[in-house]
Amino acid sequence: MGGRPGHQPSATPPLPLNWPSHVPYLTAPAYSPHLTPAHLRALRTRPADPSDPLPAIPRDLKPGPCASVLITPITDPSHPAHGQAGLFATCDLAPGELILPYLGEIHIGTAPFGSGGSEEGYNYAQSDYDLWLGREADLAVDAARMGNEARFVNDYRGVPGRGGRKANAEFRVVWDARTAEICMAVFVLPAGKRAVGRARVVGITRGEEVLVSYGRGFWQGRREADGQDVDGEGGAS
Ligand SMILES: C[S@@+](CC[C@H](N)C(=O)[O-])C[C@H]1O[C@@H](n2cnc3c(N)ncnc32)[C@H](O)[C@@H]1O
Repeated sequence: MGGRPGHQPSATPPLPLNWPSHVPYLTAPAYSPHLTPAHLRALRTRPADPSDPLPAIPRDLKPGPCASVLITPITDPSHPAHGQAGLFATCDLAPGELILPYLGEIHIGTAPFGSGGSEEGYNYAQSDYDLWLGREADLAVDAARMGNEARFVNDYRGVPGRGGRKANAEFRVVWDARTAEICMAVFVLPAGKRAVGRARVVGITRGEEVLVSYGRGFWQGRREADGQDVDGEGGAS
């Protein structure tokens, strides 16, 4: 066999550190077999609104593990996702910077998801990793069963040591120039108008957890599923 010792030719891409072995790692989107030609057309049509253009993932963004983030087990018992994992910055990230695409299985957004109910024994509506790509197009992306590092982004609520700060990142729908499809991605939040000093150039500091807001609806749905009182505020924004 040729090649350098210890370097076996391999068809599988490298995995990010701490990637869970039971979840397939994606370097490109996966597609539900139930997507119709109309769904695929919508997915592959770049919305043309010059007043509100979609941000783009550049053609030269390399697929595979993202060097700016690290999947990290949460060992702090006071963290609300203790025992799970989160995504942490490995370098300072600039306000408004694209961190990475959110990859998963692109599927029909509303039940019965094109599959005639639960015949496959899987219900996207119960996934904690499911995001809308477009309500009008009825498209969503679910990273529960497969995905990339972005599936480990936690919500800021209750995370200790934030000093009153909320999310430092956000999900945004983008145009992926590599696939010529709409896609979800994680961005550093832009600097606020009143940002001064370092906050104008660094949105997320090296070692800090990347935290978004899942939105009030996510936590309300969670409390309903748990049979809790949904009239209470419960910290959702
Ligand atoms: C998209 S996953 C985030 C990654 C997850 N921590 C993991 O290790 O797979 C969403 C789940 O993370 C947990 N989570 C994220 N942010 C949280 C928060 N602020 N408080 C409590 N649980 C949180 C919840 O269990 C939620 O259902």
